[in-house]
Amino acid sequence: MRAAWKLSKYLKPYKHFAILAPILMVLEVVMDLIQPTIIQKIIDEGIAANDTPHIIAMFAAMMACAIIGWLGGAGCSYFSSKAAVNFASDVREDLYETITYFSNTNKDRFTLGKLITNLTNDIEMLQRALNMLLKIFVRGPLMFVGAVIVVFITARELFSVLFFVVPVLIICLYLFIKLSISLFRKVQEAIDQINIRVQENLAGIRVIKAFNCMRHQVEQFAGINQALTMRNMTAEQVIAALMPITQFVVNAGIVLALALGGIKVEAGVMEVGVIVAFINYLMMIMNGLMSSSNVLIQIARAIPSAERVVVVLEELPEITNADQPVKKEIRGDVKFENVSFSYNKHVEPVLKNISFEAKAGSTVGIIGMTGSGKSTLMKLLARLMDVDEGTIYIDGIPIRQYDLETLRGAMAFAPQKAALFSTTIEENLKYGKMDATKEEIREALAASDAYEFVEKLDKKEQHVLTQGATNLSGGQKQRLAMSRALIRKPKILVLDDTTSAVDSITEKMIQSNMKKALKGSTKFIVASKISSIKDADLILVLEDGRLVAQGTHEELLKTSVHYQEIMASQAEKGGVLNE
Ligand SMILES: Nc1ncnc2c1ncn2[C@@H]1O[C@H](COP(=O)(O)OP(=O)(O)OP(=O)(O)O)[C@@H](O)[C@H]1O
Repeated sequence: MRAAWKLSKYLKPYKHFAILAPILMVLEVVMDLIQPTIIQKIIDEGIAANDTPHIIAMFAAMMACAIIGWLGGAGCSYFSSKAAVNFASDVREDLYETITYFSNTNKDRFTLGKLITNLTNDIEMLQRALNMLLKIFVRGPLMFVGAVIVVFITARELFSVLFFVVPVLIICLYLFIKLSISLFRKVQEAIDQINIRVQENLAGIRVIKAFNCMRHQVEQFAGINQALTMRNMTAEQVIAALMPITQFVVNAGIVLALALGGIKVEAGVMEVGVIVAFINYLMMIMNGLMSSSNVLIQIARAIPSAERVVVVLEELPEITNADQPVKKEIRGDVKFENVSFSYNKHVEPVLKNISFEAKAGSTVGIIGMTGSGKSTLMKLLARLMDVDEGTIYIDGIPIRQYDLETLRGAMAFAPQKAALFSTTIEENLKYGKMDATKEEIREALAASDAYEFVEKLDKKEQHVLTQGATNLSGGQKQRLAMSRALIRKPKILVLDDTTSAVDSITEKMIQSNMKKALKGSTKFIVASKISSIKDADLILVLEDGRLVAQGTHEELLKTSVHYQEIMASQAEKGGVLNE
């Protein structure tokens, strides 16, 4: 319920639609309630008395009621849909924005499959529930109460039949609602499983194929799918069983009314038309109760969705701006002072007490065993996460004091895994600089040695990449990711192992282009090969989260055992240094 309350603010801009819809529904219900009484009058006062003008007048009144009712119903549908669709669209937009601003730590708390379910299924469920709530929540109870009152006023002789029909119907529907809610909860859980599995399998389809696990995956999916099918079937069967049961109760009520009414008509205390009107109202009572129960089920189904959406919306961003953020232009001096960081506060930190200084315009190479903390170090510099201890300074100011847009605007990051989008190459590069000209795009492509292969693609820079850029090789993807970073001409550039799939001659060429293009920028190059960083002004050697040595290539060769060991192991593997 708290979740529903939280989401209610999204309905505020559309409150006039949300108020108009039920009001129009009241109009429709009132018109529906009047009609059986008019039929009764046609029978008892028109047909029985052979009064044709009265029949025509009553028939015209009935037509008018039907038209007004129809207008009310159509208006209600129009406004309720408008409110529900706009409400859902706003929630979806906010949810997407929240997810987009997630820090790495925020993101790690949710699975991708779940977030996709939140943005699609859950929002859809909320939209449907709201639409139904605005349309039918008024209709059901109003029709039920209205019909009971009208029966009491106009067909009191048969009112006692309701003492049997109404309680039995209410008990049936109560049991039905209880059962449905638990069944639909299970259906939703099964849908979650399907979404998570589909998302994971499709993302890893190449690995699945490479390991020849297709059959296994298909079988696993079949199992989950079967579970969803069974749960859906059970839920559908319960719904299907309801109709005949309620219909039977109503039919029993009709038989009772006919028997009781027959006796009273014969005794001359009641007219035939009252029985006909009563049967109509009995149907309305049943419909009113059934539609109320349907709305309750829909709301119950939407509550878990609302809770899940609110959990994401309420996820506090880990990385926020300072109260008075610094918006000063960045020069590029970087200093780490006793920096420690851990992803999980219960285990040993992945970075321990790191201190170093890099002057603006210098090149810093970072090397170390896999898992030694190189990427983490760079993510801290871009404030993708915040340090636990120590301080990172840029131009002498702690990075936490910078305006996030200023900080990240001065940086460009080419991550280890080139994340390219399924759009044109040009658009992909524009993520680096939104207003990049064609000339700048070509320059950036040339600087990372991507121009040549892009020129060979059909449509060149307008070539559309597939999802995950599967239509490119690993090296091509890395080169495009580097172009995207270079085009920004950042004050601080981070290349996180971006040349692992590029041959060493091309790598050298890219580095020399980069030096020319980004003379004044501070460049961080994370690498697994010493040859990639040996010309750097400063090399950081990481081991198990500690900075075990720092200096130039020549200095480290003389002073650092760790560096000598890396050097020796790479020389053994094929003279990497001399490439
Ligand atoms: N999102 C994360 N959540 C928890 N632990 C993480 C996360 N990312 C990295 N780690 C852990 O932090 C440590 C350092 O990882 P990091 O990616 O920084 O190392 P790396 O030196 O860049 O490795 P590689 O050369 O393989 O890319 C590793 O032990 C890794 O398991």
